[in-house]
Amino acid sequence: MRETLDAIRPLDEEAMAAARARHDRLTKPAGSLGTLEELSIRLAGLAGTCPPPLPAPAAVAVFAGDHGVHAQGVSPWPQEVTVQMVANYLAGGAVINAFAREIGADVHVVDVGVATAIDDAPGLIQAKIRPGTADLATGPAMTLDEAQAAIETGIRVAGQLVGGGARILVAGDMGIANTTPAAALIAAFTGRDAGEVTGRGTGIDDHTHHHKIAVVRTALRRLPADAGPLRVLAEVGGLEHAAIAGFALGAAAHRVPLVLDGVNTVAGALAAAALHPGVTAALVAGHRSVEPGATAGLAHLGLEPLVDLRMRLGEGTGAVLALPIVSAAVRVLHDVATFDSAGVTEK
Ligand SMILES: Cc1cc2ncn([C@H]3O[C@H](COP(=O)(O)O)[C@@H](O)[C@H]3O)c2cc1C
Ligand SMILES: O=C(O)c1cccnc1
Repeated sequence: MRETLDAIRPLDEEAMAAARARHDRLTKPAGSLGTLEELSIRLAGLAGTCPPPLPAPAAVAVFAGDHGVHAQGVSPWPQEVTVQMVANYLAGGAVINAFAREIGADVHVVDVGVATAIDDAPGLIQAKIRPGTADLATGPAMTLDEAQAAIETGIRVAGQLVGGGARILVAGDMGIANTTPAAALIAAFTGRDAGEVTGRGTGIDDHTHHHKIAVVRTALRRLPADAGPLRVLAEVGGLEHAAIAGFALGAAAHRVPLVLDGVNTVAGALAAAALHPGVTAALVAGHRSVEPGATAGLAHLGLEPLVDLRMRLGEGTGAVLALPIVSAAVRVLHDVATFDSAGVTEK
């Protein structure tokens, strides 16, 4: 992890200045592409060159894990849906597979903590640290060493996917009950109250929602005020959140953008930013999930989501839909003619 943190560099000011200057010469009113201009300038800064490389091919990593807090009745779904959905991803039958096919991205599944064993299959990365976390309502979800190992796994997966040719990474999650640790992490890292950041996940009634908020609040009370990011992850997080934190750090160290999805990836990104604030240079907020914690977390990271389709699924589905927008933003710097070259009169 140390090596990865040390490899994270600030945005390259020279490349960003070149991108800004180029935008002003392209055949469009200056600033007319709004958010896309800022995004493409930032990606030039991340890559250290203008124009930055086109962000393709894309690789999605769905980090999967189970959660001891499921025993508290915080999700309406049985825990075995986690491993069943992993099988579905590997068979190509989930929403993330359909969306990734539509957009031309590869899907990889990383088992960092599914409760049961999973047979080897193409697309599966076996990296189980433990078969599900302990119940965070009653004690630490995992040990500090386990949290660290999950971060290292995410770093390794980022390196593997970039080494395999990916030029943009997408973070996804699968883990029944994982919106509970996500809410706890978001509360811990943003300082917001549990009631503000705990959502309804897959869909729970008012009574269960109140109980879920109480579970998050109880867990947070165990955290000392000066708890570092590793301790926060170990006490109230999930294995997939820690791995996603590592995945973000790895992307930043490789100067490759990482598109965030919903509340679970935002929780992982907050942990990554607590470990190294420079990681946010590589992060793109793919979409705004309905979960309130996602919006709170993105605001804390200073990121504006690209799309809002009122989605609340996870798996990387919202993030993948944003890929054509990221790609279009970069392509402008590659393809669009200047006033000079196209013979268009300036104002
Ligand atoms: C069939 C199915 C597919 C999913 N794909 C993502 N999630 C999402 O829902 C879960 C979190 O919600 P909660 O905290 O309420 O359990 C995670 O697994 C998440 O990725 C799914 C959930 C289900 C049931
Ligand atoms: O924000 C998400 O990605 C999300 C929301 C509900 C359930 N699972 C994931």
